[in-house]
Amino acid sequence: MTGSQSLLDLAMKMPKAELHLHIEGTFEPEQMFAIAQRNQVALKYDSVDALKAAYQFENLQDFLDLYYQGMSVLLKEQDFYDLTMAYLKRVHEDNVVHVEIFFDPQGHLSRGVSFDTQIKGIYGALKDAERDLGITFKLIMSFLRHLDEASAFETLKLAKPYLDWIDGVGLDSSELGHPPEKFVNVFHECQSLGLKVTMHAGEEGPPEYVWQALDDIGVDRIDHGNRALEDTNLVATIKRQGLTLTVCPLSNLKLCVVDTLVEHPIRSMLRLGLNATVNSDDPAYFGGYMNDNFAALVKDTEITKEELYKLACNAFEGSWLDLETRSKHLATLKEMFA
Ligand SMILES: Nc1ncnc2[nH]cnc12
Ligand SMILES: [Zn+2]
Repeated sequence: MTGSQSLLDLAMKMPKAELHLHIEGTFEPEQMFAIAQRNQVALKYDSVDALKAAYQFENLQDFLDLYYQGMSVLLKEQDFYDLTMAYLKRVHEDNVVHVEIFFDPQGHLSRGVSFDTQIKGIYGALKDAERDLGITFKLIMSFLRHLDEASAFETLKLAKPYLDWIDGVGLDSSELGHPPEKFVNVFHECQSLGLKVTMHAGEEGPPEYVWQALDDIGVDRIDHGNRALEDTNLVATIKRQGLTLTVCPLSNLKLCVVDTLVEHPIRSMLRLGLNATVNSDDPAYFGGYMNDNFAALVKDTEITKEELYKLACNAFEGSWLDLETRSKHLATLKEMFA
């Protein structure tokens, strides 16, 4: 076995936590067509192959246009259950033992699908997979940043009966032109309700947006954060605060945030002392789940065993898991990498 083969083997087998995953981004074309047919909804594409051929993106917005179209076939609780369960079964194969997943309520409310329908389906699958597959979870409700703050507040109101099921809130969708400061009030309200906060920042947006996430909102975690590296003071602040970055290598490649994985900043982040993690973001659209992301890093970069270990540990340390469960997974990782 060569060095990179054994590293790959270790990467595939190690226990993993996924902290940046949009459940609507796990909608595989085959399942999308099946649910569309079940619900008698027409898709814009006439075959799975035609849909897959459309997955060529030049930027985030190109992707989002297809992402919102794709999710439009989700109508019933069973649809949300099936979507979530398919993802959980899939990542169980990748030795993912803990997930913290986003859902986009406004992307469904706008189509007349109630908050109850969405969350009952998603949460039901998470609970069943916890029992049957042993995958622990946290659920994150994400606000769409291209909409206004009033819409986020309305969504929060709908979520209030389900706060026991929701661990945190996020901010996603089109980043440029929609800075975190637009949502200061709603996030402060969420924090007062005891919810954790994470936020997409610095995926396409400038370092200023990451500063706002830190200073104006006081986030617990940052999703992506790539462009934070443009500002050395910002890097020092993220490091001092010990914030976790949920980085998404294949997503960045597919959305042209980077041209190749060799120039992906994840290893620089580690060298700078930042708590970077590996995540799949929207795996059905970006060509890979957790193990595909790790495999790509092993194959295309000179990632070391120490870096791999650090990435795996960072995910558990940056998770919102209880200390005992976290320590259990960290001990397993320590043993595997000894
Ligand atoms: N990578 C991403 N960035 C922003 N919003 C998203 N929604 C789903 N995936 C996203
Ligand atoms: Zn994302």
